[in-house]
Parts: sequence; C-alpha cells; structure tokens
Amino acid sequence: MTTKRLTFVTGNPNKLLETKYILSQGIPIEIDSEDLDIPELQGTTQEIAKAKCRRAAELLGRACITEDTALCYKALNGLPGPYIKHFMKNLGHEGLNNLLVGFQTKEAYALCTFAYSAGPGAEPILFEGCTDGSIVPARGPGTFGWDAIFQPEGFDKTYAEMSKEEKNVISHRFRALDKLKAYLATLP
Ligand SMILES: O=c1[nH]c(=O)c2ncn([C@@H]3O[C@H](COP(=O)(O)OP(=O)(O)OP(=O)(O)O)[C@@H](O)[C@H]3O)c2[nH]1
Ligand SMILES: [Mg+2]
Repeated sequence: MTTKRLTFVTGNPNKLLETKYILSQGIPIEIDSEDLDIPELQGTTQEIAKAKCRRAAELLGRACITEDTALCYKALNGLPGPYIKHFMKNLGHEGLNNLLVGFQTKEAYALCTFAYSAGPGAEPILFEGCTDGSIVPARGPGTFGWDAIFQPEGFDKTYAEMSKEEKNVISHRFRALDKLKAYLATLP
C-alpha cells in the first residue's frame, strides 16, 4: 500500500500527537496539520463535527480530517458534551467534579468524533468512538485537558495515569480512529 497523506485541521497539539501515534500503528499514512480558526457551532456532536470539517475543507481547498471531543456526564444527560472545552477552561478539574455533587452517579463517557471531507463541497463523513468511565478527583499529570479526572471503566487508573501505550488502545480517540483507518484503507 502506498503512503497516504492527509491534513488534520486542529489547534490542539495533544490531539495531534495521539492521532499520529495511533494512525502510525495501522496504515501507512503521513499526517500534517493546519491550525485554522474555525468557529464551532452549537448543536449535537454530529452537527458540530460536520460543520467544522465542511469549513476546514473549504478553507484548506483539499481533503482533510477534523476532530471533536465531548465529555458527557450521564447525570447531566450528556452535558457538558461538546462544550467541555469551555467548562474545563472556566471550572478546572475541581469544578468539573463539583458539577456532580448531589448526583448519585459519577458515570461519564468520552466521545470522539472524527470527520473526513474529500474536499470543498464534499459532505463530511463521521467516525465516532466512545469510552465509558467515571469522573474522579484529579490524579496524574495535568498535561492534557480532563485526562486526570476521567477513569475508564474496568481500570483503576485515570487516563492521565496511563502510559500512552495504555491510553491509546482503549481511548475514545483510538476507537474513532480505528473506524477512520478502515475507511481510509478503502480509498484509492
Ligand atoms: O483530557 C483530555 N483527554 C483527551 O483525550 C481529550 N481530547 C480532547 N480534550 C479536550 O476536550 C476539549 C475538546 O474541545 P475540541 O474538540 O473543540 O478541541 P480543541 O478546540 O482543543 O481542538 P480543535 O477543535 O482545534 O481540534 C478541549 O479542551 C481538549 O483539550 C481532551 N482532554
Ligand atoms: Mg475546538
């Protein structure tokens, strides 16, 4: 198989690192990145993901992928969801825990939505990956967003306490990329 090249439009260096790492384990592909300023709409995770990718392909003038991550609390019917970036920025780890004071369940899921557009005007295709877990007081390095307060189901470590090898085979991002990989392999 010849090496494919694809642009990941993102401003998030941690997403880029994980994506490159995960994709490098599967198919021969080279990922470059562009940090374009794309407004993110309100709506469902799917609507937000499609609109971002559509705009990214228009601005870029060629095929690209984009990614949206949501952190969804079961007690809050899926919120903060795609708005987690703003919640994280304003409330921090402690505030994200405090949102659940008074609720019995601390269960949450991390949802990753990759979108692929074949180019300007081409409708984006979505690839979703979900990992169940729970919200816990922060443990581990605070290097990446809310990694320190998300403990995946079946593990006694938070994402932040895991090595990259551990996180990147069970994460929401890994699961979405697994589907994207299979799709990319079908492209000429
Ligand atoms: O602890 C974490 N582990 C993860 O695996 C993870 N993936 C994303 N995030 C954070 O969740 C928000 C999503 O917002 P988001 O999808 O709009 O991303 P972004 O604006 O940073 O980048 P992009 O939109 O340019 O790609 C941002 O605050 C990200 O830092 C994560 N935090
Ligand atoms: Mg963003």
